[in-house]
Amino acid sequence: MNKKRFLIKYLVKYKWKYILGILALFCVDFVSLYIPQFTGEITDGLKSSSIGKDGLLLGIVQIAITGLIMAIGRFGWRYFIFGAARSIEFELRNDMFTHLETLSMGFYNRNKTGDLMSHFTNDLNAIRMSIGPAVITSFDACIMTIMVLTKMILYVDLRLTLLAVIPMIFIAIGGVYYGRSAERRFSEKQKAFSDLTDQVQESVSGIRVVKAFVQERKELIQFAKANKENKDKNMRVVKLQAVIMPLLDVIIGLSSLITLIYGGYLTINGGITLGRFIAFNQYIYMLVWPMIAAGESITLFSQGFASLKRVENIFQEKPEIYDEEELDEVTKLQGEIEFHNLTFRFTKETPIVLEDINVKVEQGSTLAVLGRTGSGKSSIANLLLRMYNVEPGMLTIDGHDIRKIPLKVLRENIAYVPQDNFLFSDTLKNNIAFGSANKELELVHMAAREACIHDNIMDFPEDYSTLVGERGVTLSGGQKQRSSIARALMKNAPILILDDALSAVDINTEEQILENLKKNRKDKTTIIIAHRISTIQNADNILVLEEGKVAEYGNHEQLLNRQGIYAKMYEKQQLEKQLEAV
Ligand SMILES: Nc1ncnc2c1ncn2[C@@H]1O[C@H](COP(=O)(O)OP(=O)(O)OP(=O)(O)O)[C@@H](O)[C@H]1O
Repeated sequence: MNKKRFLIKYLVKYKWKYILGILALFCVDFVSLYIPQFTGEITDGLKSSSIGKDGLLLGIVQIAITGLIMAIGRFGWRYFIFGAARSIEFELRNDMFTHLETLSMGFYNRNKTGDLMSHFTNDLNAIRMSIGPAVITSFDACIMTIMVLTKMILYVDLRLTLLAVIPMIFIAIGGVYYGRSAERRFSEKQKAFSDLTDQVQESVSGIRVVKAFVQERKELIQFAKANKENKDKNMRVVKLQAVIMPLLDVIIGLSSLITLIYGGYLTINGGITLGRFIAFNQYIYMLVWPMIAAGESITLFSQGFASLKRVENIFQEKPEIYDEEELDEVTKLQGEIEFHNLTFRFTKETPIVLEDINVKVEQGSTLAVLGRTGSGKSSIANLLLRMYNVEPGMLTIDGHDIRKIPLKVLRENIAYVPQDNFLFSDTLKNNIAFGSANKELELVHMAAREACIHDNIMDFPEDYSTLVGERGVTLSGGQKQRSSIARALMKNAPILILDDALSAVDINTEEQILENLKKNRKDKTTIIIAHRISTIQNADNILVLEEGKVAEYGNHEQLLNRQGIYAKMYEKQQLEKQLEAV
């Protein structure tokens, strides 16, 4: 996508606001040219005594009306141009968020949260400045300059104008160098800000670990480093701007000097009137703003351009997981899952995670997945949810290749309890009802009862309205886990995946939850990933994974009789239980 075209789509939508804004700007600039002329005419009239009280009053009224038009015009361009820029920023932010929601896990694995956040703040802000204030500054820099120069030539003197603007040629030359350097420095500045945001975000979300490992000092040092980098990159921008402003002053000073010398000479010799000499001086000062505006617009455009590149990179990211062109007609899943020689790796560069898995999970049955950490258990859950793609034909549900099932149908028909039990900063009710079409409180209570969390919630001061997260009570690990189970059960989906979802509950609660699942999910498929044999021993089938391969497969009795990995794990855990009891 071409960078300019990418933004043009938004600019075109608000073209009328821009047109009206620029018209207002033009009016303001145009009428403002008459103030020096009116002043000059009053001066000349007073000097030659050709105007009296009435003439003076008329001049003042003319200046006052001009001022009024300028005030209305200024309101107009602010309203239209700044308004359009704000609307575009709003739409870009919406579109960027919508786009981010479509992107797959691979993208989130590659990008840091802080960096993504800075796109929403700093970068969008810089883009807004380049399509709002920069439009005004660049218009003034070009059109105002031309209009003022024309007025200087027509109303005062051509030679004086040419001489006075010679120093201004340096601005054009300097602008080219400045623009190039500014864009590079702004890119570095934005990157440093992203890194800083990332550092703060990680430190804050990992504060418990930081404190538990007494790593506050290390975090402080890392933060100070990122903060210094951010300051240094900002200073490089400030230094560049610091050179530009005094240079502008020098150029204006030179122009004024030439005006005084040559303009004074012309006035003495009668080449121009005193009033026109005074007006010319005012015009010179009217060129100050366009010159500052030229510097400003280069700064704003460079900054906006650097940010546009970063935002554009996000928009160019394509979702890796999407609905294929030809989908099977599926609106509801039954829950028969089959792995056909399933082999999977996350990326081309990373090793194989699952290899030659051939397992069939009948509809309504429970499959347990057991294995050492890193053996590929969660990867199976990720593949079932199609967070990552598998080769065609390797994974089917109800006989449909998973890639041929509409994503929405697939995910709506799977309830999932993730290993990290993530809850949103919202009420417990909303957390449990998240993702369910029917959010009735009665159903929320039922799901919470099944997950053995209802009584706990009722003990909270605001029961189901209790806020989870930063502002609310902090739930215990087990409470979070059970809330997360309740959220999945509330969905009442044909397939339920519990990824190590009972690790933080005690044995009695675990038994109760499993009993509830058995009762309420009779004809539904359940996949339980666990480390504890007590969690899975009643499953219809148990899949033992070893380095991504099927090491053993069968029910509890069959696996015990095999005297293999499962039997050893069972014996070990039984022994641990006995020791605990002693
Ligand atoms: N996004 C990823 N990119 C690359 N490799 C990954 C990714 N996620 C997991 N892995 C690797 O895949 C392998 C299997 O991971 P997985 O999470 O499936 O294991 P697990 O059996 O669920 O482990 P645990 O019991 O600790 O949760 C591991 O070697 C892990 O390092």
